[in-house]
Amino acid sequence: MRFGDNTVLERLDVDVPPGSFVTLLGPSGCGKSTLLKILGGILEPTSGEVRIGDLTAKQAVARKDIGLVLQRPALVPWKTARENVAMLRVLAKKGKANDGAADEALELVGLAHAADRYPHQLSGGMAQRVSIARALAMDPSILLMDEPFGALDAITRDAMNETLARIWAATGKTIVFVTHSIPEAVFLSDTVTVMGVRPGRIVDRVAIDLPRPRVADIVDTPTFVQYSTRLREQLAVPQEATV
Ligand SMILES: Nc1ncnc2c1ncn2[C@@H]1O[C@H](COP(=O)(O)OP(=O)(O)OP(=O)(O)O)[C@@H](O)[C@H]1O
Repeated sequence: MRFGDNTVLERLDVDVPPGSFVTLLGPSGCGKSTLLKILGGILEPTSGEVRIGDLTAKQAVARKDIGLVLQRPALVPWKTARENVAMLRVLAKKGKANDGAADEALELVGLAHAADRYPHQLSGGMAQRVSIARALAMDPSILLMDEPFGALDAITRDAMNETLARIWAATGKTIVFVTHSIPEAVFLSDTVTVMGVRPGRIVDRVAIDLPRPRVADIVDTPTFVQYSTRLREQLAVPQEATV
């Protein structure tokens, strides 16, 4: 992928099996968000292609089969949590405002009790849960998440990771998740795709063979620490020296 003369991603091949949880982990500027935008059909790659089953990314987007969750939840301030979740479904003609799907999605993210609250009455973690519910209510088969918990404090972030792992197990969605955080990547993933910079490319793929369901104290287990150490070493290698 090039922006003018700047080659941002090069010789990159990512395979995301249906129903898997794949993380893109890498330093700032390695092209994680650019890759996610390409997967989500927002950016057209200058070469190469994305296939989602039998569809191109653009076709999958047209069928509303890709959900996107960004770092900032971007909720409509004058709508309640329920209305924010229902809104996209209604706009996409995937359902009616009061068909219960918004409440179901809010229940899944643990926010059934806050459905009538407005965004200013929600904490940062709650607002991000609403934005995840909004994406889930569209019932996409793939969820693309770009550092969704990057702006949250460490305690809320751990809780959000547990919630997301539970949602993933309950829904069977395919999730591609961008993060800078090694523990977050190990905790959530089936596979961590490690990226390097200049140009952005894949330097390692690490299958995370830890039992599920995973709960917060798994971070203290020897296997978790081994995975974290391997990833930290990968990220510390001068990226120009790796292929
Ligand atoms: N629309 C654009 N036009 C020109 N250059 C861009 C554009 N979008 C991204 N870039 C460049 O592509 C490179 C990768 O950016 P990208 O945001 O994908 O990285 P990232 O790994 O997600 O970084 P971060 O972790 O800091 O969000 C950067 O050098 C950035 O300046």
